[in-house]
Amino acid sequence: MPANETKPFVRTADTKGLGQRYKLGSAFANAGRGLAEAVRGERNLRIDAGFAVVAIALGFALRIDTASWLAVIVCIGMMFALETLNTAIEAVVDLASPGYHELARKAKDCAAGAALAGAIASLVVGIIVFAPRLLALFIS
Ligand SMILES: Nc1ncnc2c1ncn2[C@@H]1O[C@H](COP(=O)(O)OP(=O)(O)OP(=O)(O)O)[C@@H](O)[C@H]1O
Repeated sequence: MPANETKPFVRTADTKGLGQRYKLGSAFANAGRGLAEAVRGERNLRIDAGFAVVAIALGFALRIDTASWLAVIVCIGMMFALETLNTAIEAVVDLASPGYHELARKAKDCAAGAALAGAIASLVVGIIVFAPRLLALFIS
């Protein structure tokens, strides 16, 4: 369906305040659709997914401890959350400012910066968790 075609809202700002029930299942379905759309549309998210698969496989192969698993899982969740938020901000900016605007540039650059900060932290965690174990494997 083209983006500009009218589609009934699941919930509008008007109906929100009326105390109408919004099924938990619908909320999860909408959130899942958003995540799936972000993965489909964002190259960075697909790269993150690739790193996540490698990290999980390495975690099992190298039998990392519980604390390391927690760090890896938090990093994976953080990257998916940040990239999905980045996608959301890009969509809202494109809607609000299809033409060039300094504030639009700032919003998109900051959203991308947040994802970059998360990626750098995840890389450092990955090095701390996996590098010593991989080195020990190759040296022994
Ligand atoms: N409306 C706009 N006004 C000003 N600058 C913009 C605008 N849209 C995009 N830009 C600039 O172009 C850059 C890339 O924007 P684009 O929408 O293509 O994001 P993207 O390449 O999909 O980003 P990412 O790789 O983070 O997903 C932004 O970071 C911003 O600097």
